[in-house]
Amino acid sequence: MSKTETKLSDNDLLKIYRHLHQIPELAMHEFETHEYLKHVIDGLTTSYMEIEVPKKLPTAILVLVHGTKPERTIGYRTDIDALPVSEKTDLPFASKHAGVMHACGHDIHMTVALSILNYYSQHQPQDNLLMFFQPAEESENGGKVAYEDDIFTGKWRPDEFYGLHDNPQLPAGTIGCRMGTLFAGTTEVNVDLVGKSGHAAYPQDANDMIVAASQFINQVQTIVSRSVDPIEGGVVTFGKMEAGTIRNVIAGHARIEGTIRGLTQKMIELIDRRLKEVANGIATSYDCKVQLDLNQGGYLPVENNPKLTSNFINYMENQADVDFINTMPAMTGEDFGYLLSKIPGTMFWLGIGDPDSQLHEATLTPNPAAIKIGSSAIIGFLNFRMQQAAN
Ligand SMILES: CC(=O)N[C@@H](CCC[C@H](N)C(=O)O)C(=O)O
Repeated sequence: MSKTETKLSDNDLLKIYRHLHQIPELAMHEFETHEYLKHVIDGLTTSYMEIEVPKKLPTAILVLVHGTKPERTIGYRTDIDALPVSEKTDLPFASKHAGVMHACGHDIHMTVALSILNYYSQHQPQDNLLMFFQPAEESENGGKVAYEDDIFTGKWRPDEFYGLHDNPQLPAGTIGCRMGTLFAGTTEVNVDLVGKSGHAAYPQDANDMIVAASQFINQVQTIVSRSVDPIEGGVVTFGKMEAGTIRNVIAGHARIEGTIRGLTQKMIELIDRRLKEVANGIATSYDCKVQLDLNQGGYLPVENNPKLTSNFINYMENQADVDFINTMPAMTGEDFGYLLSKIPGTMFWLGIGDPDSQLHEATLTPNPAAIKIGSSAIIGFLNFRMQQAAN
């Protein structure tokens, strides 16, 4: 694709990526991001494109690119939200929003999506193409909310859906995918332990929830080590804990927030059940209330459709200019799992070449070369897919 064939140059896309990186916003609060995306998309609009902002999901954007001879509508989804992480990169275009960062690379996802739209704004596709800019992937399951709000109805319903997640462990631009389950299903876990506060000097008259919460956390560690089949695997991680106010007041309340993960729905349900049992045991042993709130929402395991994914992998494997790798399943979650449970499709990885950082780390520094390499591979695949007869 030469520069003259698209409205936005590679340099424009780089500037867009940097701007998006500077304005990260949390799930369902992506208002500035929405405005900026809308501005860029408006600049790409042509006579064969329609834009819709769903009333019930006001930070989302749907763009329908009408095809010349449509046999199907192909959906492509990007998420747009960020994380409550304080950025620790030395990038000159670091986050301007204190305590919030694109630490999961959704800024890369959005720029790849805009790059794809940029191409099709100058090259009308054969099939219809539905681009979905989705809020709230990290929490609040925006994909499920969108689906349940009937956003994908009539001409806005894709026949098949594709989406990517960036991967710092893969070299920039590498495409990774697998048949079957790509990502885990997850359940968000909130635990409130309620006892009785009191003076640090008189523990006999109080009921200390720091001690109860510590025991709860320790006992939960036995779920994965003792109740989960090691061949199958599972995860329980608590990422946040709050208790107490000062050293000499016994804490009467503790709150723990975490996430459980499993590659099958059965595994998630097993871990959910064991968590409830441990919570009940702690409530009895420590004579306190343990309120356990488990919410899977839309974070179902990400199950790639066999036929579409085999087609995707075959295409990618046979391109001289695409580095493709078959990957293992990952314990990351994605609410794209919910959309794939309703509409067949494929999720895949895009390498961003920062092996020293993990997703969700404050140091995450994607190599932006991934944008051009990745979007070229995806556009190539979409053009190929559009030439395949519908069956
Ligand atoms: C790719 C990625 O990192 N996704 C998130 C999805 C969040 C799932 C849910 N809110 C939870 O915390 O369980 C992840 O943390 O894997």
